[in-house]
Amino acid sequence: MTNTPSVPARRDLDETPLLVAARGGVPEHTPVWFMRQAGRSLPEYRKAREGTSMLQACLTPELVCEITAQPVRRHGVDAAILFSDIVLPLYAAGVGLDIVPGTGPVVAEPVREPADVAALPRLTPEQVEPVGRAVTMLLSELGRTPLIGFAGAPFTLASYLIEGGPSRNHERTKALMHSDPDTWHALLEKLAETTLTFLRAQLAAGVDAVQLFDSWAGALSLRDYREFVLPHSRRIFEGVAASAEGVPRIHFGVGTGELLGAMTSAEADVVGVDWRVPLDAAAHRVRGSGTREPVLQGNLDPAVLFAGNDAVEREVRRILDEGRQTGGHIFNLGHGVLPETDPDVLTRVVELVHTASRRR
Ligand SMILES: Cc1c2[nH]c(c1CCC(=O)O)Cc1[nH]c(c(CCC(=O)O)c1C)Cc1[nH]c(c(CCC(=O)O)c1C)Cc1[nH]c(c(C)c1CCC(=O)O)C2
Repeated sequence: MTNTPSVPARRDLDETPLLVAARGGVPEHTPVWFMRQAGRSLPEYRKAREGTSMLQACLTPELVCEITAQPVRRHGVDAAILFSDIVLPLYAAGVGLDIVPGTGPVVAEPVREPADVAALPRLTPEQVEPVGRAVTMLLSELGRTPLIGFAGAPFTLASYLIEGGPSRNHERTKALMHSDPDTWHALLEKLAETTLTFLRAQLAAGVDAVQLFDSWAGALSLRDYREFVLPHSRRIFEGVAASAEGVPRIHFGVGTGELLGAMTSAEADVVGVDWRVPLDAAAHRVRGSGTREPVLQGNLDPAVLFAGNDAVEREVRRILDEGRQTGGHIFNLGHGVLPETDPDVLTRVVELVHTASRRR
């Protein structure tokens, strides 16, 4: 990457545990970060967010910078994850939606007909310019802690758009997929383009890795995933590699035990695993699906953080042991931090992962 004013020189963080592990190397200790580490489990987050709506906060660079840095300062995690939301690019592109506390994203006019798909706006880079500014600020704020950028995958975004909000069964989404495949693929193509525009804005500003959240992909059969979703997610990973060679790409979903091989074949370097599949078993499932042995990320059950020190320590050690039997391990939860989690428990998990895995 050239060193022009609009494109900052990428900090040389190649030796940091997160980037070493993500590239399949042997880090000085197993890196650890937590999905949803920036958020409601932290009192300093609740204070910073007072009086600002979630989506407005995501477009306020100073606030994004502060909230992203909070868990790094408090827990000493090995990576920051950009404070944003998977629906932000849709909102920035002009889709009528809000994030309702306690519910999640709610869409004013769900997308259900071919005409709705045709009318769906595409994101332009200018519309997420505040996110790029936040990333630029973060690079100096974070020093030698890598910054993970992210976006929602087309299937999970499509589910919110079609259902109009969070859904247990994704029935309207699956109905469109099976009854009108042309409209389905047109929608996913458009969403893939928006996702790629959002990720490219973060990459151009200097994020060190990216994670694609296909949180609800586990609702699909392997057959449907391969036919209706995988080509679109693969296009995103290919697009990321073309824009930012060597930037590690992480692919994550919940309940994806049956899909791990397919999700690896989307050209992910790292695959997130939830708590349902032990990491050593997951390693067997992904073997041979990628160009090299995939690195796994996970997979402490976020509910175990409520079970007391002894149980937490036992589970962390078990996961580190299972992680040694994989192509590489980045410690994380199996899904996001729950809002009621005691932040001190998270800090202890970071300390334990570091001391129990230190190699030099
Ligand atoms: C499905 C999904 C969403 N958003 C996201 C996903 C994928 C991850 C996952 O599977 O959980 C991704 C996300 N959302 C948020 C982050 C920030 C970075 C981090 O991980 O710390 C990330 C990575 C902040 C947020 N995103 C949201 C909050 C809470 C809003 C608030 O604090 O007012 C935060 C901190 C809101 C949100 N946004 C979404 C939901 C379901 C909710 C929760 C709604 C609620 O229960 O109030 C959609």
